[in-house]
Amino acid sequence: MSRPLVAGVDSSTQSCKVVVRDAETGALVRSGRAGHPDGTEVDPAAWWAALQKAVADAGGLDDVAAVAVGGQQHGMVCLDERGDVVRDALLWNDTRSATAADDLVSELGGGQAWADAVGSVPVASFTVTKLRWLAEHEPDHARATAAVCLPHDWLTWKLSGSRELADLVTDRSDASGTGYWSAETGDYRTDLLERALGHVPALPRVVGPGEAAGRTPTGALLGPGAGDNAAAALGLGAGPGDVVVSVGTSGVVTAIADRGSRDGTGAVAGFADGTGRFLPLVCTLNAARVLDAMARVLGVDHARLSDLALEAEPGAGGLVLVPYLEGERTPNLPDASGSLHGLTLGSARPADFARAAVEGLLCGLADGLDALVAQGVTPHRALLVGGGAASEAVRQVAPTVLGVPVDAPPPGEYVADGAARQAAWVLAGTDAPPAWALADVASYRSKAVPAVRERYAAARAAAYPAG
Ligand SMILES: Nc1ncnc2c1ncn2[C@@H]1O[C@H](COP(=O)(O)OP(=O)(O)O)[C@@H](O)[C@H]1O
Ligand SMILES: O=C(CO)[C@@H](O)[C@H](O)COP(=O)(O)O
Repeated sequence: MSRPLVAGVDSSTQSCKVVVRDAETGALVRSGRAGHPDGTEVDPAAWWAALQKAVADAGGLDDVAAVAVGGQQHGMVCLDERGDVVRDALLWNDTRSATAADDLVSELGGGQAWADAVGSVPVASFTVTKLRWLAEHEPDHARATAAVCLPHDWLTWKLSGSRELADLVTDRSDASGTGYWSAETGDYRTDLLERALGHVPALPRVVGPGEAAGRTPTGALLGPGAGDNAAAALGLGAGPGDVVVSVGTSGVVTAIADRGSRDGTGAVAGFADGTGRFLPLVCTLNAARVLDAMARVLGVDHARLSDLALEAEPGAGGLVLVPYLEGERTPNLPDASGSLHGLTLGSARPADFARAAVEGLLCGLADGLDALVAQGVTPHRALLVGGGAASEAVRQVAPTVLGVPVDAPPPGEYVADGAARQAAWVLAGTDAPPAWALADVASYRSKAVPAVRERYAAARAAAYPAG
């Protein structure tokens, strides 16, 4: 008899990826992907269409015993009483709710009050701020909202085939990114939700780690799923001392912790992980797309951009890119734009521009690592993942900027893998996830070059004195 298969889905900002793996060994059997539309406001139907396309590309799910969905965090999906979507979802990188975030923070008495209540200080990314924006700008839509859920919750619900709002489920990791659920207490803060939206809609039931969340119409078990960062940690088998650095659409620095965090400055979000522990996390809005943008400016592809960056000396001849091309979330500067500093005749070279892009995005992530350390995380190594981690320049420059040893697993779909591992866990019904073999890592051990961060800090302070 053939061994059971499980599937994991990553519904991320730019695309949907599906992996089908052997439930016992974790061996990859097949995979598929499909693109998502651009924009920070998306009709959830586009995610469902992409999921079906990616599933078909992966050979279907008919022979799969369990499936779980990982997804981009925070996105606001509002449903009416009939279960129809009220309006397009606002994504984590949509900054229109920045003023709503400021208002909510001051109404509660400041950042520390929020950190004490839900582990995090909400910025425009958080669902709670999007709901306040909705109440203020689209009151009809706010009134019509009978349930609120997140992208991965909605896709799990679609996979279940149910139309009942009472069947919505989520997990600790994604619930902790809403701004109205506390990872420390495990409870919804419906008072904060009501403060934002004006009423308390139906909310997904928070399913515990490794617990089944239902079945698909064809009988496959459904896992609770996870936010993409928690799923990546599960897919990588990250443990104490590991810091996961993801260079995707977002830049993310995160660690597994035994206790929740309460950073009143808002730099570190106090999220939950996918195994019952905690996931202190720093997220920037500007990561892989900084490389996309610089490659476009220089008229080269990613491979050439990487070669150019490695041709330049550390410090890019004095050129510094502060890469806030989409505004920024950490530091909280939603209206910022990028800026170049130190341009001279000497540094007006494609190689220095390429290097400045790589160093600039890594400096933003290094600031994030400092914030995690300030919350008690002791990093022994960084695990480098996400689309941008395919860049050899990012890999080689990372230890010089982050100041810790860097291990890069082979390019892969670690969020989808984490979701698949969760599906295997649910199928096995064990206390802990199955021990799947992990891929070999490539190690990067260059010494730190502190001058790069010092010049970056000076440029950032000059451009954004309040940041
Ligand atoms: N070799 C590469 N070098 C640098 N960036 C890359 C490379 N390959 C892909 N990317 C970029 O990585 C990003 C996609 O990464 P991914 O982690 O899949 O994003 P997300 O999960 O946010 O959808 C895109 O912006 C893409 O252009
Ligand atoms: O907002 C966050 C984390 O707080 C982001 O990490 C999103 O979860 C989007 O992830 P990607 O699609 O960029 O991987």
